[in-house]
Formats: sequence, C-alpha cells, structure tokens
Amino acid sequence: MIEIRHLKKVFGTKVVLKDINLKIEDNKTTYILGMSGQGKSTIIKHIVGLLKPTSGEVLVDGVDVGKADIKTLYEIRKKVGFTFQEGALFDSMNIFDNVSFPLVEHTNLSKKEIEKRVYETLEMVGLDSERVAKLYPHELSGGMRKRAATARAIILKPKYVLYDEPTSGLDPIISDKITRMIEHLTKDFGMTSVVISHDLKETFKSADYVAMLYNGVIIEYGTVDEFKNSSNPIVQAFIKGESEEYEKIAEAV
Ligand SMILES: Nc1ncnc2c1ncn2[C@@H]1O[C@H](COP(=O)(O)OP(=O)(O)OP(=O)(O)O)[C@@H](O)[C@H]1O
Repeated sequence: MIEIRHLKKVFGTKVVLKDINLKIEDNKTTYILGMSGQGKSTIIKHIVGLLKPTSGEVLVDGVDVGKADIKTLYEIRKKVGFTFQEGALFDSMNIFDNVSFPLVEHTNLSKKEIEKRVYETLEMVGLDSERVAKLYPHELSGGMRKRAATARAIILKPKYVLYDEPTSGLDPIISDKITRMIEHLTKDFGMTSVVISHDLKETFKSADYVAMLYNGVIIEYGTVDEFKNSSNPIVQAFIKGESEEYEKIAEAV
C-alpha cells in the first residue's frame, strides 16, 4: 500500500501541500483531481522520491520514501512506474530503446529476453509492437506516445503505476482507449494505478476512488458515487465546471 501521512511541501515561501493524508488501496485505481497548480504532480513526485517532504511522510509498502537511501530508492523505483507530463519519452531514441531503457538500467536480462519483454509490453498497452518499435516519438500520435510512455513505465512489472494526466490533449475516443488501457493493467495485471487528471468524464468511468486536492489538503475522498454526492461546495462547483461559483467559495474560505 502507498500511504501519505501529514505531507507538507513548501517551495521557497510557497506552501503547496499543507497536510496531505491519503491511503492508496492496492489493486485499485485512485484518481487525484484538482485545479491546475494545486500540487497534484507534487504529490506523486514524492511517491517516487523525486521530491523530499518538508515534513510528513510517504510510505511505499511501509518504507519511508523521503528517508530512503539511494539503494532503497532504487528498489522503490522498480516497484513504482510513472509517466510524467513533461519529458515522457526520450526524443532521440526510438520506441524500442525508450521502452527497454529501464530493463537495461535495472536488470541483467539478455538481449533476447529484453526484446521479448519489450514486444510483449508494447502489445499490453495496445500498440502494434512490430510497427512502432523502430519509430521515434515524433512519428507517433499523441495517444500512441502516451501508450509508449506507459509501456516504459510498466516494463519492470511494477506493483504501482502513477499516471500524470494520461488523457490531456487527446480526443474523447483516444481518451477512452487510454482509460481502458489503465483499467486493463489494473484489473488483468493486478497493478495499482494512481491517476492525476482534470478529465471528469474519464475519472467517473473508471475510478475506484477519487481524491480531490484543494488548498494543500485532500478535501474529499471516496468512491465515484460518494464523490458525486459530496456536500462540499468546492467539489460540486468543480464537478459542474462553475468557475464563478468556485471562485466565490474559494474567496470566502
Ligand atoms: N520544483 C519546484 N520548485 C518550485 N515550485 C514548484 C516546483 N514544483 C512545483 N512547484 C509549484 O508548485 C505548485 C504546484 O505544482 P504542480 O505541478 O504540482 O501542480 P498540478 O496540480 O500538478 O498542476 P497542473 O494540473 O497544472 O499540472 C505550482 O505553483 C508550481 O509552480
């Protein structure tokens, strides 16, 4: 399980995360929602140790990531795959080299075994492996690039996968396909997915749990139905996309 306890993060004088408490259930898909700039990416960067908490802790299977030494961090990164918005793939490498990169870095598998695993994983994310392996990222569509980035994130067969806005910039049909891919990886391969999103349609389709971040804390957490029925006015304004209402409440608190 991933557990976040009293996580606080301050950049300079800016308090981005005040007191985050969240348990990510195993083998489920948890969506983290919130307006731009609220700190959603900042939360998941703590899970893989790319950022250190100002205070509080992030535990991955009981191990405190913020206090982990390099060797422990290396083990955690094998367990937690992630795809980030920026720099998801290396532009100068073809898809095969991009996807095989973690295997080359973290394992002693033979060339033949690596090849087998890369091709299998490309198929798992719904890509035609023979066709895309030799292509470069710029030769793929946006949706295909997200799938290839996911292939790289899951190539080490991680227990947890973190997705940073996997459907942003994609049309509704491709977004649906990406959501189905995440569902497939969670349900059929027993992964635990954490998805950062603004996309309510996709969230409501496939989330087991939804957490909403606002003003440095998680203001709502529950199943999709619980979330939709939240009595929190900020959650309701966010769901309805009512900017005036949202700002009015935000100013009042
Ligand atoms: N390394 C950093 N140094 C300084 N400030 C940072 C750093 N990383 C993030 N921030 C600031 O923290 C805030 C939250 O950023 P973050 O990217 O986590 O938000 P987000 O909710 O994921 O936003 P979006 O939905 O737009 O991606 C922003 O104000 C950002 O400028």
